[in-house]
Amino acid sequence: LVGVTVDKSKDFSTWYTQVVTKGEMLDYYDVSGCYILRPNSYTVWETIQDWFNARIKKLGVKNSYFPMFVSAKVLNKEKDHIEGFAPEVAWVTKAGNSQLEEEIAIRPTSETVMYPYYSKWIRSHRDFPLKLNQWNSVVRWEFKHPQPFLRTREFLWQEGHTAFLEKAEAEKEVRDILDLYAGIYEELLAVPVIKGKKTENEKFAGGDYTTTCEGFIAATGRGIQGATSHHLGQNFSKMFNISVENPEGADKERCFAYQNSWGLSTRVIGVMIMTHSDNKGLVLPPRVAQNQVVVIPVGITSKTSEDQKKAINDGAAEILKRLVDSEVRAVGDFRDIYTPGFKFADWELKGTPFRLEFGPKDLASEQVTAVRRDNGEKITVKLAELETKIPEILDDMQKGLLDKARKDFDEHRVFVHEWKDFVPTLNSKNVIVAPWCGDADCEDDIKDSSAKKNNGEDEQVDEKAPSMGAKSLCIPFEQPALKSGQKCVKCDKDATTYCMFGRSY
Ligand SMILES: O=C1CCCN[C@@H]1CCCn1cnc2cc(F)c(Cl)cc2c1=O
Ligand SMILES: [Mg+2]
Repeated sequence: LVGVTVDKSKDFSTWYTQVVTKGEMLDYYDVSGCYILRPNSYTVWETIQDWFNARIKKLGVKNSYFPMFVSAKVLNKEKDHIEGFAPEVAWVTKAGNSQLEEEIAIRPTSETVMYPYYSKWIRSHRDFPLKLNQWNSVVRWEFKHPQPFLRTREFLWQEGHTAFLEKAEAEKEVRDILDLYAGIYEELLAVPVIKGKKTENEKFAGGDYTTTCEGFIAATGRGIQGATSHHLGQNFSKMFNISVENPEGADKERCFAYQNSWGLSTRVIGVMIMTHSDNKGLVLPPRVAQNQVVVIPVGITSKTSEDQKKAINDGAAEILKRLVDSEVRAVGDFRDIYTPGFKFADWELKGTPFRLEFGPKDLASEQVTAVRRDNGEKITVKLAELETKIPEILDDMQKGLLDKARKDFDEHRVFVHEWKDFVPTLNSKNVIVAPWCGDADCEDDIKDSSAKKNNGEDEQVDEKAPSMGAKSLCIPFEQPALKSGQKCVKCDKDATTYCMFGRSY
């Protein structure tokens, strides 16, 4: 068994590739930028789906499915915001060996697919609110270096699209969904996020404003956008005529819908892996681990009597059965062709949160030794307490992972008030919270001035020599009050808000 052969802190991109493949999360595919999601990662996605579905249904959202193909006519309906994206649209140009009359795009997102039908289905104000979600995949033919989970040409996501009569109702939902996204990160993936609003430069151009959950990859000191919830205003309803007669009277102006759209993708799995995994391989939070516990008989040698060997194997099998019966996702590793040491490394590589070692002394003391994957802590559990203790230590690990990741994020989210400190702080693997004037040109200046003049290479694959500058990541909803007269970190205008800046994915 060859495990991870590089150090996370020395060669992050190679480390990441090894962790995702040897951890059986994903495999590479012969179409560049496309990957195979194996059960170890697909289980994570299914857990997210179950958790999110239960909660959006309580918000009145219904799941649906729309075609993946968009005709050129329909896709270009919304030219202004498309033109920036046109290079990444994938097109079907022929079937068999005959050219198609009209080329058909593969959906990169579904606004133009769905909204003509929103217009058709919403005839009166009683048809509001319309709240549909899709679990699907989208294709964006990006040219930057692909990265498993983080930047792939096809990815799974959910895209929610809602339409309301009242703006206030729409705006409330934007935040309700953002809170659910933060819940997915913090409750399931044990990843802390900062919630905030994107600047005008960074928001979705087709909408009014974008709210976001921003994550942080401590190993590279880079921010990462983890999920977005947009308020679209009436931009799309005017373009697609999603309107109704004014409920106050036909003589009044027609009412155009206020809309939201919100999305979270399998990128979240990459963020989780990068946050928790280590040089022994994958580390999975118990809430999303396919196998939470692996039971391994130990201490059986050539000198062990047949009776003793049977007693240990039977004891381990009994532990396994009791855990499965109490809803713990447990497996046993009774393969007699491998040594315990081999098995330990194998299950560590696959990120299993706990291994339970059951050997002669455990048998004698009616106990089992639990070894925690993230910090190696050994915990003795009396067999009599199995059903209560094991769920407890799983919860402890889940909480411990979040606390550690939050501590890392908090320590590397540094307040900077003077420009002389900005780039040195950034280059120490930090993101920065700084007073900002709110001016887009100044934002561009901050990005340009914090870029290291790269050696002409194309997009840096490895983070060792970050050439890119600091983008604005979000304007945090939670932030301290500005000192009166506080100047912008970059220019000498008065600051209007704190903004989080950082190199990012
Ligand atoms: O982010 C979300 C949440 C879920 C629903 N959609 C929005 C906006 C998506 C922006 N966006 C993002 N990427 C795109 C790529 C494209 F090729 C084209 Cl044609 C359009 C877009 C595009 O509009
Ligand atoms: Mg993009």
